[in-house]
Amino acid sequence: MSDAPSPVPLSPVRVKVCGTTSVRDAVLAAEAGADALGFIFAPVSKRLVTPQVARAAGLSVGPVVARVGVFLGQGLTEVLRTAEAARVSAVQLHGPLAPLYLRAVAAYYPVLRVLRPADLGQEATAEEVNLPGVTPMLDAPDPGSGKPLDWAALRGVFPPGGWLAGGLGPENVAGAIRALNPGGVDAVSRLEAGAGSKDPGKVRAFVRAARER
Ligand SMILES: O=C(O)c1ccccc1N[C@@H]1O[C@H](COP(=O)(O)O)[C@@H](O)[C@H]1O
Repeated sequence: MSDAPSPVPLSPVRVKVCGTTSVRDAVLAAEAGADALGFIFAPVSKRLVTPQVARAAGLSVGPVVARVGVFLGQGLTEVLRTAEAARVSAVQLHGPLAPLYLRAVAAYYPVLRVLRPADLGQEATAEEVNLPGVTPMLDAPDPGSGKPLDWAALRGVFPPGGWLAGGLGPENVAGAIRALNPGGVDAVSRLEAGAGSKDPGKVRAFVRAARER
C-alpha cells in the first residue's frame, strides 16, 4: 500500500455557451459537451432571441443541459414573464439592481449575478452574492464585447465558486481556469462565425479546452 496522499479531485468546471439564437446552435453546443446554454433577452444585444425560439432550443437538448436567460437592466415582471415563457432553468442578471429585486428573482430561479471587477469588495456586492441561490459571475464592464479581464489582478479577490466570463475563447480559457479556478466559464463573442451564429469548430474547441485544463 502507498503512503502517498490521495490527490484532491478538482471539481469540474461548468461550461456555458451563451448567445444561442437557434435550435441548430443549441444542439451543436450540447453535443460539444456544454453544461449550459445562454439565451440573451436584453434588447440591446445583437444576439437577442425570442422566448419562443429559446424554448424550442431548450427542448431540443434534453433534460440535463441548463438553459440560462440573460437580462440587462430589465424590470422584474419582464424578467419573470420572459423566463417562464422561455422555460429557462436559471437567470443571469447584468447591471445595477436593488436587493429586493434580486431576492424576488432568486425566489423563482437560480441566479448568476454578473459583477464587474470594480464591484468586488463593495458591501452591497457581498450582500448580493450571499443570498441563497445566487452565484457571482465576473464579466467585463461591457458584456458581450469579447474583452478579457485581467485575471492576474483578480487573484485573491475572485469569489470562490464564482463563474468567469469576458473575452473567453478556445485559445485562452484553459489559462483563465488555471489562474482563477472558477466554478464555471462562459463565452459568446469568440465562439461566433457572425453575430448570433456559432462557429461549430470554435464551440467544440472551447468546451474541449475548458475540460482539458
Ligand atoms: O452578448 C451580449 O450581447 C450581451 C448583451 C447583454 C448582456 C450580456 C451579454 N452577453 C454576456 O457577456 C458575457 C461575455 O461575453 P463575451 O464572451 O466577452 O463576448 C457572457 O456572460 C454573455 O452572457
